[in-house]
Amino acid sequence: MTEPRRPVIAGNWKMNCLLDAGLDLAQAVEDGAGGRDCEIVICPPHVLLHPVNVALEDNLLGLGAQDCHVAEKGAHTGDVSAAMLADAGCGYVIVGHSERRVDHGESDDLVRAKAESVFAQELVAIICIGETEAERDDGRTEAVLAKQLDGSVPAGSNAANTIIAYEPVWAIGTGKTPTADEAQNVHSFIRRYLAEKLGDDIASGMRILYGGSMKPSNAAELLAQADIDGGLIGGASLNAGDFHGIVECLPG
Ligand SMILES: O=C[C@H](O)COP(=O)(O)O
Repeated sequence: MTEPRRPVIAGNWKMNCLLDAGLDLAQAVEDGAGGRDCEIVICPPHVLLHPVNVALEDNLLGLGAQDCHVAEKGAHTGDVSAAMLADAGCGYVIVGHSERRVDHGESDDLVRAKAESVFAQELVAIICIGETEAERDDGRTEAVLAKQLDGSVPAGSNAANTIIAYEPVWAIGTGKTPTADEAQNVHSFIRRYLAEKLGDDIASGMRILYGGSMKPSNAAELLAQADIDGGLIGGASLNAGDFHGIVECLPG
């Protein structure tokens, strides 16, 4: 029998928080953690990873980064490797966020290579996929997601080293979300597609998170869906009360 999937609530701080504010936020998130059986992950900007890791003493939170380079080291000015992120205390790395796909022209092939570099450090890759509003309006959501899954998810992905984050681009930071039924249908499609690609056992154990304007007022309905295993939270993760308000919406 397949193990139940442990929910994950991950906060992607994006390019927010200077040192003092970041330490305060991390501490407030840790202070409120521990009440639910789930993984709570915070993903501060790179420069805050080490100080946050040093400051958090209770080990209740997972630490994640927002990106990495494909190489372990070398002449890549301004980049950070997965090895460095592991060294800074990370257990997770987000790869392929739509903001990086757009702002930095990241392709599916590059995202897959980044995920492989994350696996090489024995970290968990949070691989982001999602359709734009135009793609959705054209009825191409499933085709777009299938292509992203084919291109971005390594053959070596499994339920332990990979989390998928479905983030409809039109929902990110806009206050718009799909209905819970619509989100469930997309997550179910993703799981079925992963089953074809990686096998039933892996797909049934892999966490698939929803991301895009999730907040305490809409989280309960989304998180109650059978194939939604948590959330990747942007704006609401910058307020510890809102972030924990989402954690509290987990069923059970
Ligand atoms: O990584 C997080 C997502 O982009 C969601 O951001 P948001 O919650 O601000 O819409």
